[in-house]
Amino acid sequence: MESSIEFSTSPTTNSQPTRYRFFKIVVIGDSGVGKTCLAYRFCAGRFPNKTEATIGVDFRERIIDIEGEKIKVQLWDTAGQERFRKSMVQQYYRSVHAIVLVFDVSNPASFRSLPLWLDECRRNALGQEVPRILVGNKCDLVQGSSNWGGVNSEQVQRFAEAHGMPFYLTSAKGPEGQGDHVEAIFVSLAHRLKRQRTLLASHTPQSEALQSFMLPSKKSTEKEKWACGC
Ligand SMILES: Nc1nc2c(ncn2[C@@H]2O[C@H](COP(=O)(O)OP(=O)(O)OP(=O)(O)O)[C@@H](O)[C@H]2O)c(=O)[nH]1
Repeated sequence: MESSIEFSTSPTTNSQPTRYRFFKIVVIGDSGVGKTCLAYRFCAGRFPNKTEATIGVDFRERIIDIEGEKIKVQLWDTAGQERFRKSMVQQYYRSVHAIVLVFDVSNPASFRSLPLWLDECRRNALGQEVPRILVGNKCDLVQGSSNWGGVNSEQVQRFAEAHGMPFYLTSAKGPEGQGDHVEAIFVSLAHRLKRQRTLLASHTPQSEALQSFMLPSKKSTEKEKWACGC
């Protein structure tokens, strides 16, 4: 992870931009599992009226307050279709802070693809220090059942444990306010990242920490250009 993108700026009404620490979270998984809907639900607070297959990547951001600090959660909603992602894959994984791996609980094939997605992470040199979480989306379609068309919840739990990932079952479409898992999933990931970064900083010699804080943030400027507010 490169520390030069740890902070990003947002314009304010006066001339001083506000500086936020930000976390780049990349959402991956098969096409149609609901990555866009999850990202939209977290950033805009509702299920989108309509979605189309993502081409390349869409950016969504939301600023949240964690223990008194404003943190920008930047979600990279990536294309699930191979033909829409191949030229961009390296960009997705560069300086990433966490990965959200999504499958559709009503589509067992999307669960069986997960090892391929983990392979892609490995091929792009993602270190073990980058947390990954597993999200089973569209639970509204399998309500009350723990057997999802050939994949059951224990199998998924075992897979998640074997890869050191917490597993969350949710629905981007679920009724708002009813135990809003989507909100809780991303917020708890941001909490985890903040704790991890604080720990890292406390193990970094002071001069090094200061240097990385002051590095010119070329990458973050590039990202800001692409970022869309929700
Ligand atoms: N029932 C139900 N449908 C959902 C849910 N989340 C997404 N969908 C639907 O699933 C379809 C695909 O959702 P997207 O969010 O576009 O899927 P994606 O993973 O971003 O797809 P790509 O951009 O092709 O990678 C859409 O028709 C959504 O309305 C959910 O939680 N429940």
